[in-house]
Amino acid sequence: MSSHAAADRVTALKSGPLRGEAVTPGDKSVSHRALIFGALSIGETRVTGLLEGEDVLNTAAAMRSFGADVERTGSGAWRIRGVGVGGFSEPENVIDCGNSGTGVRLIMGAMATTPIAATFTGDASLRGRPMGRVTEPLAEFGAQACGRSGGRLPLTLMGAANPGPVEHRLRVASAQVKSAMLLAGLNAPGVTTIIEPEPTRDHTERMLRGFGAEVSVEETKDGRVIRLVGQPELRAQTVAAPRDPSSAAFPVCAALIVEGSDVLAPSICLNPTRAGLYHTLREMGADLTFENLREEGGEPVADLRARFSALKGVETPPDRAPSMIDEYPVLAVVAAFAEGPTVMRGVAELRVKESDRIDAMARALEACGVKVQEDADTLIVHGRGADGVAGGATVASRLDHRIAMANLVMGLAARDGVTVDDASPIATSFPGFEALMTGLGARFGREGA
Ligand SMILES: O=C(O)C1=C[C@@H](OP(=O)(O)O)[C@@H](O)[C@H](O)C1
Ligand SMILES: C=C(OP(=O)(O)O)C(=O)O
Repeated sequence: MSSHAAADRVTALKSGPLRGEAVTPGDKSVSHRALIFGALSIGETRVTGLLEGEDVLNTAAAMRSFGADVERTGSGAWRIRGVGVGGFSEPENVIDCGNSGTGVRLIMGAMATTPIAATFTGDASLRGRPMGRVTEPLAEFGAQACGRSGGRLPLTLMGAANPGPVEHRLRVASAQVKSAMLLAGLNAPGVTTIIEPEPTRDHTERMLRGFGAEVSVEETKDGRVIRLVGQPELRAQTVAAPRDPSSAAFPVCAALIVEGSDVLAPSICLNPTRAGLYHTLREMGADLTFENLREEGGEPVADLRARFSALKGVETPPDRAPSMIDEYPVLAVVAAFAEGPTVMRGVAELRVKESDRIDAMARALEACGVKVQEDADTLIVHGRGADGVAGGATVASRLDHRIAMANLVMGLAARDGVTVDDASPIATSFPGFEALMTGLGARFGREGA
């Protein structure tokens, strides 16, 4: 789906206490991977808790185009009959990944070592995002890409006929690039080695092992060295997707800044490569507890309990950025309700997400009466305290679900609410966001409604 429905202008109104259970959707990263690994396996993979957002649905459609049999059997329940490593067939038409960087980059990796061609596109946001970060490393396997200037979509990738194994050191801290390379390495004979100087989310490594591949991870002074033995037979699995910590961030952060709130978000994935936001919130003084810590489906999981809190500004170090990369927009909102400045360092990657998230949040916060400073890879928000954010502005969501949700969360606690010009991008990662928040006590308004 390359374009969203008509703009959906929504106002979040200052709300009374948020209370109750926030049962948030399945993890987006795990959901994309479950579909792709299922498609590359022999046998029938069953997935429960799949995130049925537009991003993941586009990946499901793409897997069908490459020859897998993908079927929805119930709410969040899916069945995939895979074609095996190297078994992708050539799609008959363009693959449209919509808004999803994860979808397009992982799928390019998954086909890069099979001798077929595929053309990829996406919505206006995805067509603006850099793809050279994936196609250049994939060229080391022999895959050839031809796209628009700057390596942008639409782009055609010709998979390599005789791929060799590759040793590659990541140039950018990106789980998408790492995963694309590992997926490509699956169909290359021999051992592919990927070195990541900074750890990024490790769902691909965990799931590769779960599907039967031989993967080793060694921590060295140069970073994590990941070795994958090529051409395994991946075997179909049952995958239970845990709940997404990046989605849970919105009700949790809303509870921290809306006076009197007490919200429980059950069964949230707390994989250490994803949990940076929650540690940062605790440093800010948040009344946030991790209850019933346990393991589910190979991932650490906990129930998160968040209560309204007096917060103070903190500094987030660059090496924490990969573990909370999608959470900075909502952290910037929380920071506005804290006392003193919050300094977010090492966040340049935010400039190449669905929008330039530093610019999007800086402009939105300023419009709501909050002072911010930014440079290429830093965002500083000068907090105004629990009751200090004026709001009252209309802000742009820029085809970016996280910008839309972060600003709606701000509106629930700001004196005069906040209007988002278009909330429709939220459907990419968090269908049901507004209903869930309303169930907790949040108030939203629509013109004419
Ligand atoms: O691998 C993944 O599932 C993801 C990796 C991150 O992107 P980068 O790899 O570009 O940092 C993240 O922003 C995205 O939402 C999901
Ligand atoms: C950056 C994100 O996703 P993607 O890169 O998959 O579009 C996100 O969900 O915040």
